[in-house]
Amino acid sequence: MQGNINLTRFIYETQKAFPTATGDFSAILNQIALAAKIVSMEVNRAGILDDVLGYQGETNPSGDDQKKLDVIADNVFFNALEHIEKFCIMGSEENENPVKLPKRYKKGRYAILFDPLDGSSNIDFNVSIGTIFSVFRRTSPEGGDGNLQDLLQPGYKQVAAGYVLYGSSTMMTFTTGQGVNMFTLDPQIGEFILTHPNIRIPDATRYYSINEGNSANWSDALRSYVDTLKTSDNIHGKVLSGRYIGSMVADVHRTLLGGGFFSYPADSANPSGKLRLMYEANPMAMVIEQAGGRAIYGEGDIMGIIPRELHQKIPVFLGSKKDIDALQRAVFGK
Ligand SMILES: O=P(O)(O)OC[C@H]1O[C@](O)(COP(=O)(O)O)[C@@H](O)[C@@H]1O
Ligand SMILES: [Mg+2]
Ligand SMILES: [Mg+2]
Repeated sequence: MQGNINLTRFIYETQKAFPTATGDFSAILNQIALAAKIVSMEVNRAGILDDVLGYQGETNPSGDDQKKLDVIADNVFFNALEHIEKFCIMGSEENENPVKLPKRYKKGRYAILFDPLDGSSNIDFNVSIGTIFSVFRRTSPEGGDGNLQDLLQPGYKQVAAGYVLYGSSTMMTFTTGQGVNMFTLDPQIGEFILTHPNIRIPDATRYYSINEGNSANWSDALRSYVDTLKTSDNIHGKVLSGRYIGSMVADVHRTLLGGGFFSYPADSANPSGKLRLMYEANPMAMVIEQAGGRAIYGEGDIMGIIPRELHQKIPVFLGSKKDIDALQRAVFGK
């Protein structure tokens, strides 16, 4: 255990380095951690509790069937943050429009985006799932209502981003723009403990990660690049193993710790890919880049995109700098 620092203490120490900080930002991170513990408990007991597994009977704004846990997690994160009144607007995968907030939120200085439950297709199979979050400073004047433009900012303006992985243990990973730190939930004491300080994504890897079931619809360039990974004629000089869980949080988590790349590309059936810019691609891009990696949509960086819509989709290629440089050269000629 890394010196027994818990997440609350870590956030407090980080805040002390900014004497003008008000504590609002720290409060947001602490409430996200609290909500993560509640969702973790729901996920752990999902098969036992009534009304947790299965479909909600609705579709979300991206057209996916909502699972009950998607909706439960959405409510848990909203309720935990609503309580502290530090944000002026919130966007979520599960809501078509930004969540409208009552008058008392006008002073909130932050705008928050969530994928409350990522990897929904894995929920019923006890496979790792997660939560992704992204925090911006508001752009609209304090004292008025927050608006969509507070959310639709390019990724490089994020002030914090991260994810929670509900896996064999529950882990919370985040960055506030000064590196990436990872905390593991000790369920016996109910605390997130700093277990992986200042993570750097490794250059060496054994893995690549992409849904090869879609390969018939990929570009020829992408297909032949992925083929090189199955021979020793690639930047790693060895045959790589495929690893694809189908929960972005879990696939990115492995990539962060184990190197290589994760991708959900555009293909002829999904010309913009599948993953959503504002609450999947941008926050994961910030985490990966803060750990020394790269995150691109193709020709350019994910975090440079000026967003148009809350639920906008974007192709994603992220991982170690070495892997993404090579992939970008081979597939996009850059
Ligand atoms: O099943 P596919 O098409 O490979 O898609 C997997 C991707 O879809 C997602 O599950 C989408 O996330 P949601 O579950 O939040 O909708 C990602 O986590 C994952 O990377
Ligand atoms: Mg998702
Ligand atoms: Mg989701």
